[in-house]
Amino acid sequence: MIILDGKIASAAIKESLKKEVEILTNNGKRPPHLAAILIGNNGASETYVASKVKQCAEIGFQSTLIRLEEDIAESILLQKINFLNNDVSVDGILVQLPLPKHINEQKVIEAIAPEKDVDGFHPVNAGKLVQGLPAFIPATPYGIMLMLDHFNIETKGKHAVVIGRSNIVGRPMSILLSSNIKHGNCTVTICHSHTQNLKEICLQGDILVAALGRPQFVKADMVKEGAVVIDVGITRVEDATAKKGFRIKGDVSFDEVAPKTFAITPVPGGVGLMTIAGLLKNTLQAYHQRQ
Ligand SMILES: Nc1nc(=O)c2c([nH]1)NC[C@@H]1CN(c3ccc(C(=O)N[C@@H](CCC(=O)O)C(=O)O)cc3)C=[N+]21
Repeated sequence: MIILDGKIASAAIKESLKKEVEILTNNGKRPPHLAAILIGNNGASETYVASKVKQCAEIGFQSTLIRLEEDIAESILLQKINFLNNDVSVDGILVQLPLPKHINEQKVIEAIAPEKDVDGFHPVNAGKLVQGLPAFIPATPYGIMLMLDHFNIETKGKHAVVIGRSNIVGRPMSILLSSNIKHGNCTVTICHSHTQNLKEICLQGDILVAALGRPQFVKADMVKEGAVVIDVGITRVEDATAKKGFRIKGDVSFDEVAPKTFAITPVPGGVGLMTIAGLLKNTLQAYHQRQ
């Protein structure tokens, strides 16, 4: 059984990005610049955004973190986005989700200029992805494709089962795996909350992607012997014995599932780290496209 280690795969990607940035700056060019907007004080969001900012610095990207109060008016947020859209020194814009309830998420996503939408959440990028046109791919599915590439996982002709149909993970993941691209060409089944016989369908998956957001939902009796299991879950579960009072749990019961698999991603240390690698690659792409 192979552990698909996100630390190893993301380190390799970041090393090559760092070299590219060095070449740019040695030639007198500015580095790529990511602007991140973080609203409120959600603990998990703070951790993820801090990690994104730190990893930008590690590879020589410029980053700007804009922090806004939980009760910020939607109109002010939209103004900030508009300002970043028009700032020629900014290549990528990211608004960390989830947003406070009084803010319309769709409006915010659509306010970001598609050419700076390094999250790939704008309908223009989502539509291009569906049509197989060059687009920003949402960072998590992109990171998973990079992971499959790093560990040379063959997918052609395989049956991939994706649990979850969100705009940010499940649906774009299903598009990528079914596309005629490297590490695509799968036959894809998308499962969701209304799926009947979920267990039987999961058992058919040569590749199983768990992206439903329910800690340890996937049990050993749902997984085909020799499958490749990709765990997208990252739920904080209270645990008094843990240092911070919680542990991060994936959507897969790792201990019982892992022995059955050909390869599996751990949580933490798997897909989450690849998500950031995907975001950084998108930011460099945005930079090049804007030159
Ligand atoms: N606009 C937007 N873009 C996103 O890409 C986005 C978002 N909003 N909202 C939330 C999700 C989640 N996400 C993660 C990023 C990094 C880790 C990550 O680095 N995880 C590490 C550390 C986990 C930890 O310590 O909490 C790991 O899995 O090992 C996880 C999850 C990005 N998201």
